[in-house]
Amino acid sequence: MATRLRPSSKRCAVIGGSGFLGRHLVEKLLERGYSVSVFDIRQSYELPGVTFHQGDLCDKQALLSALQDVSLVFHCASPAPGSDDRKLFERVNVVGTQTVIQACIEAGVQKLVLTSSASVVYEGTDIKNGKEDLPYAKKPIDYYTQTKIEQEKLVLGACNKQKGFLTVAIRPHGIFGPRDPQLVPILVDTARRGKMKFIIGNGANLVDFTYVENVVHGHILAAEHLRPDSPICGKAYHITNDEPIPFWDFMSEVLVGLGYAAPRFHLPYRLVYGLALLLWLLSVLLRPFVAFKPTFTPMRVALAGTFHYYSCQRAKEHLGYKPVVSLKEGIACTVQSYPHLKSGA
Ligand SMILES: NC(=O)C1=CN([C@@H]2O[C@H](COP(=O)(O)OP(=O)(O)OC[C@H]3O[C@@H](n4cnc5c(N)ncnc54)[C@H](OP(=O)(O)O)[C@@H]3O)[C@@H](O)[C@H]2O)C=CC1
Ligand SMILES: CC(C)CCC[C@@H](C)[C@H]1CC[C@H]2C3=C(CC[C@]12C)[C@@]1(C)CCC(=O)C[C@@H]1CC3
Repeated sequence: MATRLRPSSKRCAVIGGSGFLGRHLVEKLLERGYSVSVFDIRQSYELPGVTFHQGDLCDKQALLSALQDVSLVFHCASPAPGSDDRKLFERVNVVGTQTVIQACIEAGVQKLVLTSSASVVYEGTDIKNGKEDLPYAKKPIDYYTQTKIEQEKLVLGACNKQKGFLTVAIRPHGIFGPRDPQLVPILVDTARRGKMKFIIGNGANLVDFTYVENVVHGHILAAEHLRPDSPICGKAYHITNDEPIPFWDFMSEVLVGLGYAAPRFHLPYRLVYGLALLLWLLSVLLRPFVAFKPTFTPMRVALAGTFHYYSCQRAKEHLGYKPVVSLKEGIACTVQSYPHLKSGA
């Protein structure tokens, strides 16, 4: 009988490696001497040292061919959070994650690092310095959050030291940086349409935004600390910049950096939330006749008007985590990376 070779610990796979976070992770892994297989539904770039496998993560056979001789898997694929396609979220985040776990076990993968989200505990009301032991949201604010919760439970529940399959989840919050397809582009689009004049609420609500390189750093630390004797097996870790900032100060810094005016006029939170809810209901009712997507969804209004920042203490203690890029540096690099989004460009 042929003996299966123990996969090299420097050979890894990044599921979702064509995406924003995934590609930054791939680049750092290469720098650190890993060879990388990317598995994604699309191929968005080419890099020496990277083998691309294009496929859907619900397809176990396609996954198995990408996981050959791989000892470490990062799973950071997900549909975009802005979508409201419940079936898509369930298929990719829940069924797809079950398939990833089965494929990892069958392929002899030893470690699985999941990109979860700090929002798994967020219900639309204030969270101040939230720790990982907060209960999962009982009423998740959207299908994205609901399926991220199920996904995290599946991955952490699959950790099995006896069988040599170790898992850990990283919970970042508000990732930003070069090539981010959502935060800065949505912000600029809203500003260009003249809709970024108002601050929702009193503007004092602190929020975590996390520079993408810090998120990558947290993932690699988790992978390298994941051993049978380590306390991190089967646990979740908040990874943020550890510098909570008023939501509207962060938005204003990015806007001003790109040459747009900062929002100045205050609107009461409850009023805007009520209007957003009404608009959302209208968009659902009118969907068969007209398609319109409101900019200020109830989810965005809640994120813009409440406190949601998290403690990274557990990651500091167990992983030796410390952000490698400050918020100020992160914002400067991000602004610089979007010349085409500057005012007047
Ligand atoms: N951005 C943020 O602020 C935060 C993100 N996260 C988590 O981080 C992870 C990465 O997010 P981010 O980089 O922003 O997202 P991206 O959308 O940029 O990257 C996700 C990648 O996964 C791919 N993908 C989607 N469905 C499938 C599928 N069925 N099979 C294979 N690949 C698929 C996407 O392809 P396509 O683009 O074609 O859909 C995309 O290339 C996600 O798990 C997200 O939940 C957590 C906290 C905050
Ligand atoms: C129009 C403006 C009021 C807001 C523009 C910026 C928003 C697009 C972003 C501000 C906070 C961001 C955020 C996420 C997506 C983009 C924002 C809403 C997530 C929902 C992404 C996925 C997660 O896991 C949690 C994030 C929280 C913060």
